Amino acid sequence: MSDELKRGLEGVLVAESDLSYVDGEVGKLVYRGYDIEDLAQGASYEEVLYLLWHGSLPTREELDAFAADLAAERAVDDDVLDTVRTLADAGERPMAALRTAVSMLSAYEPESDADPADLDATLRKGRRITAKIPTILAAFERARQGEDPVAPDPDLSHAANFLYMLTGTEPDDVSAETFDMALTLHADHGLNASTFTAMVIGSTMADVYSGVTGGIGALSGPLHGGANQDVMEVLQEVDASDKDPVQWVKDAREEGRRIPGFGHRVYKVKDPRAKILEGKLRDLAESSGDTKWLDYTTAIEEYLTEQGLLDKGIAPNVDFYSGSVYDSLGIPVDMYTPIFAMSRAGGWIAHVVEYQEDNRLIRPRGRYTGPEDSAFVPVDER
Ligand SMILES: CC(=O)SCCNC(=O)CCNC(=O)[C@H](O)C(C)(C)COP(=O)(O)OP(=O)(O)OC[C@H]1O[C@@H](n2cnc3c(N)ncnc32)[C@H](O)[C@@H]1OP(=O)(O)O
Ligand SMILES: O=C([O-])CC(=O)C(=O)O
Repeated sequence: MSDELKRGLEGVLVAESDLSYVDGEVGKLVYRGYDIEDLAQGASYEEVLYLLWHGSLPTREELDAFAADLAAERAVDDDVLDTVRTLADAGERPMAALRTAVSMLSAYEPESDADPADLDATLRKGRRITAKIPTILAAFERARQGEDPVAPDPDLSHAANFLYMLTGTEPDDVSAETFDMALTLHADHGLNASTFTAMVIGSTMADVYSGVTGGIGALSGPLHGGANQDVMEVLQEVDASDKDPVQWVKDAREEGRRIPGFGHRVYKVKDPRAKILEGKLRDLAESSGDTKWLDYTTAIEEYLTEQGLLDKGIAPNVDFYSGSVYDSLGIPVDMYTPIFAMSRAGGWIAHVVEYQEDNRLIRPRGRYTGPEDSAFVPVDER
């Protein structure tokens, strides 16, 4: 047994996985061998889900059946929608509301008595969760606006249906395709903190609702998925101030603040997903003529490159450009991290099932540094 301490489990191999591979030195991401660039350009989120959950890309027939099965599970019980409304009225944050609502979904799970070792049943539960997350999020946002939920449309794709339920209007093709691509880009990423959280929970053979609920909690933090909201808040802060983006970054660095959307445990170069999202932002900015966020993000990246951050391996990650893309779709800033969860749920479920196929309880050790031989004194004698 090694006594070497690996803080933050950095670089520690804990499981084998066929699902996704991240090469942080060259900036490469693959899902089951397929390059993320090819999937982003050519595959829908439903195809990516099928790939992750079933091991290969679907045929047209398989995809149609899979998408229809997923779409058929979108409706959420009225009790859950009532809770979502209550949470919105109470001013709950969207990630916390999502965590609560997903946990509550398990009360309405038709296969709740299934043996946790029945992995086909786990995948069916995972499909229900994945299908219902967009319905919950759209209903939450509409409740905050004082609007009733919009019922899901089974004829629309996972991405288009979310935008439809959010706004009540069917999105145009560019918006639906852009959002679908964002979902594809966020679906999986090795043993990141939220996926590992879901796996730890799954390794106790707890049910998949617990794993996804835990994953949402882990993703919400600013060091992980929460950074996409922070990036947009920085851009808005710059916009509202008399500073230009470079001055904002200079001041932030002098104050010892971290720049959200920069740095990554695995990537030492620019995240390939950031490159794809940057390209998409450029296209959207050129067609709308509104280049503000593109100008700000580009100025920040250029300045930090000049300052040598990229040479030190602190480069833009997926969160740096995603918010600007979501803003172009009219999505509220505090929904950015929930959208990440909407996509990553597919990856969490895939990893839980893959791990449970050859399960071993995850239980590392901590080095004890507390006192030894403390003499116990009863409470009234202390
Ligand atoms: C989807 C995702 O989860 S992607 C990540 C999203 N999170 C963010 O964008 C938040 C900002 N980034 C960060 O906080 C970090 O880069 C993390 C948490 C993502 C990764 O951190 P770690 O692998 O633990 O690296 P660590 O925190 O040890 O940083 C290494 C060095 O880079 C610096 N650094 C890392 N990120 C940043 C940043 N965003 N801005 C400025 N400096 C940074 C650290 O200060 C540290 O410098 P030092 O060695 O001089 O002390
Ligand atoms: O892999 C990580 O550490 C963070 C993550 O989830 C991602 O970049 O998508």
